[in-house]
Amino acid sequence: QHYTVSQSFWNKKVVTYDIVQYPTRYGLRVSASEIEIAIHKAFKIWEQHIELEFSYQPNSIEKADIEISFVSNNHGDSYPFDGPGKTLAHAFFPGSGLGGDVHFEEEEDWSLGEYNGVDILYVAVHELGHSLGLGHSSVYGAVMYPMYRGYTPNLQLHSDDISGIQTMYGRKYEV
Ligand SMILES: CC(C)C[C@H](CC(=O)NO)C(=O)N[C@H]1Cc2cn(c3ccccc23)CCCCCCNC1=O
Ligand SMILES: [Zn+2]
Ligand SMILES: [Zn+2]
Repeated sequence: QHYTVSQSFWNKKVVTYDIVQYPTRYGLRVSASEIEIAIHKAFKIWEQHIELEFSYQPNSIEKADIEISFVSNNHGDSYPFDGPGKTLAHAFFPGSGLGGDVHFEEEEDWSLGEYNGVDILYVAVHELGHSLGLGHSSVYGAVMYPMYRGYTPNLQLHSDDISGIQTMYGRKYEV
């Protein structure tokens, strides 16, 4: 076992999410709808292994549990971004307010399903692992490994990721 688990996790059946800030950078390779597709897919990849349910609440009055935004440099938390490359994104363990939120660095060359650029799906799956309470894994093939491994066709969770998430939320019983 090489996964790590944070002290906090969601103690509810349904976790809501919303994309509150899209990238506005000029020359972006991905559209808003491609970003949405990638984010929904990333939730599905985790959802299939646990009893937790995710519900997309676009522009809801209430703040969603997991708020996803594309930001740059200083953006209001104590983890300012570092420009293109280097750190690509970060996320917060479950909790109120910032808890569960995901911040993508707007300056990255975001792409979807291509070998060049930074694949949004891969990064989203990694960050959502944190939003659910997982820390980093020392297993090189795990999604929770702290290095970006590049676009991975048919991306799946590694057994280490699955074991980690199931210690927190139990395994999903197929009916
Ligand atoms: C797992 C990923 C989706 C999220 C992680 C951050 C993270 O854990 N978020 O939850 C990430 O961005 N890791 C860096 C780690 C990193 C690699 N290098 C760096 C050079 C400088 C600073 C950081 C890095 C070497 C050069 C390559 C830079 C581009 C790729 N960057 C990375 O792999
Ligand atoms: Zn941030
Ligand atoms: Zn990480």
